[in-house]
Amino acid sequence: MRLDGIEIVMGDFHLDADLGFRRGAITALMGASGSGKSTLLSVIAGFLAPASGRVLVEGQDITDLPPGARPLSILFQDQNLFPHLSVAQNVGLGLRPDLRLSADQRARRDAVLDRVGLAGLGDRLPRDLSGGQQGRAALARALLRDRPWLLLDEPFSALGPALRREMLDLLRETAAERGLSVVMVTHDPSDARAVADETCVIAEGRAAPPVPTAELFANPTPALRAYLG
Ligand SMILES: Nc1ncnc2c1ncn2[C@@H]1O[C@H](COP(=O)(O)OP(=O)(O)OP(=O)(O)O)[C@@H](O)[C@H]1O
Repeated sequence: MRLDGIEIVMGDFHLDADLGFRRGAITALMGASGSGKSTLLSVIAGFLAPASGRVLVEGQDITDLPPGARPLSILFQDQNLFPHLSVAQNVGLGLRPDLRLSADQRARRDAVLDRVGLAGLGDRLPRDLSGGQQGRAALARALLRDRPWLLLDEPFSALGPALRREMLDLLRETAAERGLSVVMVTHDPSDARAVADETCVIAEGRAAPPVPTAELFANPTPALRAYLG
């Protein structure tokens, strides 16, 4: 994916991005609160138009495509499970918004529920799941959409450290199994170190091109050093 001369302007806020995210990699997006991490994801996902520049995926210009037509899924912090639908229905939405699943689609849904450790819990309402299980359901729905890019906006930040680590491991395993490319906003350097092949730091109105995470932390740039404190 390439962000080609992207400029974002919202009132006094400016952000420039001219960089690529590597296919098949997990890339962490880090930066101080208010630096523009969520805003950059919104532009990639199509919820916000850039002032200039283009978003390219596999060479295709998707800048003017509506969110649903883009080759990506996005998972937000609050998971967006519908409270009145069962877990299986929430996950099935990843296949068909009207939920009229064929037998084959139901089998695929159940396989994904199984994969994320929710086998047998499909009939429950989201409120009858733990926070970690809700995170798994949201991830299952995104996986079922089967789009090649997955954008995550701090989706596991409400979880405790052990559960968060478990979800990150699940993310890494399922992304590798399916050949997904992932861009993940995180506040936490240990999350980036645990799963991200590359890390992109946003500071002073600019998103820097991603660099290998291990290298970045071995040799922090001034922007990262300022962030880490
Ligand atoms: N509609 C808007 N008009 C003007 N400025 C806005 C608008 N929405 C957000 N902003 C500003 O854009 C900047 C980037 O916000 P964004 O939510 O992308 O930051 P972030 O890096 O994701 O922060 P956090 O880590 O706190 O979630 C912030 O300074 C915010 O105040």
